[in-house]
Amino acid sequence: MIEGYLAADVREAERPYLDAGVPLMERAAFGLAMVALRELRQRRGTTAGAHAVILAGKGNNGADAMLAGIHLRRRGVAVTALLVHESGVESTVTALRNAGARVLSLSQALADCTTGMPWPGIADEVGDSHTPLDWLVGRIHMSDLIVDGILGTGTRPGGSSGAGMPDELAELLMRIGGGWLPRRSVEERRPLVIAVDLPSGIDPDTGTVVDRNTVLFADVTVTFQCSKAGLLLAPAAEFVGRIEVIDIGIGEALHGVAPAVARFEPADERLRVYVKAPGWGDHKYTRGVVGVVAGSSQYPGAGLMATASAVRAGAGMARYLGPANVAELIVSQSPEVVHAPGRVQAYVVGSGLPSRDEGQPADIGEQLDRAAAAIEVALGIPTEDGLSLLGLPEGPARKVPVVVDAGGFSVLPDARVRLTSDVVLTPHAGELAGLVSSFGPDEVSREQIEAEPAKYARLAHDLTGATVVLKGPVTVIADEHRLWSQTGPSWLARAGSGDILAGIIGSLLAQSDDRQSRAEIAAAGVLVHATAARIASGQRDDPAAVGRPPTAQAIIDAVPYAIGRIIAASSS
Ligand SMILES: NC(=O)C1=CN([C@@H]2O[C@H](COP(=O)(O)OP(=O)(O)OC[C@H]3O[C@@H](n4cnc5c(N)ncnc54)[C@H](O)[C@@H]3O)[C@@H](O)[C@H]2O)[C@@H](O)CC1
Ligand SMILES: [K+]
Repeated sequence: MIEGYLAADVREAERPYLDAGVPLMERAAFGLAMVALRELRQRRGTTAGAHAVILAGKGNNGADAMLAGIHLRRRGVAVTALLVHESGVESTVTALRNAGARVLSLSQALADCTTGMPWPGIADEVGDSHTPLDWLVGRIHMSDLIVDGILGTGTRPGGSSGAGMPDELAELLMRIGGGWLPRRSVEERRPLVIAVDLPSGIDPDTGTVVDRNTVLFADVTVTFQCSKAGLLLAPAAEFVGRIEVIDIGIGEALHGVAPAVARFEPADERLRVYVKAPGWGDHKYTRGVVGVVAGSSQYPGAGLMATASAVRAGAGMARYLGPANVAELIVSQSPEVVHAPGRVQAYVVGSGLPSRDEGQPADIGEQLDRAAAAIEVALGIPTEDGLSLLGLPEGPARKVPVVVDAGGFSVLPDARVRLTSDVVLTPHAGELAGLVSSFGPDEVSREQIEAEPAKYARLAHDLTGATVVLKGPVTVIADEHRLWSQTGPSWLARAGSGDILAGIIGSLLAQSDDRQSRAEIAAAGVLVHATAARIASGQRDDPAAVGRPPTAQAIIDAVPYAIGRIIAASSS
């Protein structure tokens, strides 16, 4: 599990060590340099003759980068450091110069164009440059490594590399990174980009990015002691690349400090609780029954997809609750599905259903009534009609969790009824905009949510009381404790994807027990979903591989393999 901490908490943890004179920065810089050397070796076969350009800010992030530059120099790497704020920690600048690096301000670097001052390790010919900036960008692009040490945890809230930075620097960054160095570029000459602590220009806590054109895509982000929360959140996560955590020896001070965000990795031991093989003596009911209220005669597909993935994610049994003609289709694809009402341990409702509206076909209205009934059961306030629609006996019904998707949002109780964590909402940004606007005092747009997904997922939880799974390139899950964030391959951006996710989460909920965190189970579900998509798209062993477009069916068929992989990885 990767846990992301707030910048202030990390600073607080560092303080006593710094007061005691523990050389944290030297440790950080040494770790950073070791990663850089290893990456260079992997890419070029050797570090000899390599040239690194260090973009150094005026704070400790820049100092980390420059101290790492000294280690690089000692191992034969040519180093040019650009002081992008025109100044930097003086003692470090001197030490780096003494180690044989060129350290110059941005204006000096631009002036090199006219004076023809050579850069060590870089051929002088940088193509058809028209302006000093073209020339400088050309040289930087000819290096082997760019170390992004402009801003770290000292980034001012709401600030970015664009905001508050000299125009010249913003322009330089845009030209180095903007569209030039997309992470998945196959161009071999492209320099490796290593971000120090975090890609400069992202908010360390919230992952917001004010001007994305000025943020460099990192191949690796080398972060100190622990991941910073913003690295795990959208939109910043796109720029982060692989995360490498360097232990600088302050772990003890972080004990007891709650991380703000967590992310499951397939090998996490904790996943064993949620993604598991049946035990000796288990039977279909002990493994969990999931009830699916999705799809209609008009839109049968979502019913098929949600049910098929619920079955494949390990529940002992799935009941389909809906029109007979849809059930027939479902049974022809997944013969083990039972088309009969009865007790379940979790519901999945709303996928493939439109919002409640007057004049809808009768079977859609009935499906929405069933969805509403399942939500009432989850809240412990079932009505007689509702129980009969779900085929449950009259009398107090046992509360069971419910995954609410798509049309299900239109049948949530009104804002006077407080939802609970047993209600797991799975909106995308557009749907969350509707939810937050209807539950809260202010209208919120889809764009606002996409710019600050973590903030709005948490707000949606605060307003409703539900567990909120905000789907996106990074899916954020919010409950009263913390945020979870999981990423998946972009191939998941396709029709059917949400129906599959709802089925998987419902299936894991049916297999869980009452005391287990709904948010954590949802996070595990998002990981299963992403893993299935990786398998189906051919990215199985190399997440950086482009892969191929998987059909929804291929993702569904990969779900059992994803479950198997996670069980194997988390128990080894
Ligand atoms: N505190 C410590 O002991 C350690 C800190 N470390 C490093 O120190 C970093 C934090 O260093 P600092 O606190 O010096 O801060 P930064 O180096 O992140 O920020 C540097 C300066 O940039 C300015 N600034 C902030 N936002 C700006 C914006 N939007 N535009 C222009 N300027 C802006 C700030 O005023 C600050 O002076 C960490 O990210 C990490 O790299 C590591 O060396 C580990 C130990
Ligand atoms: K940085």
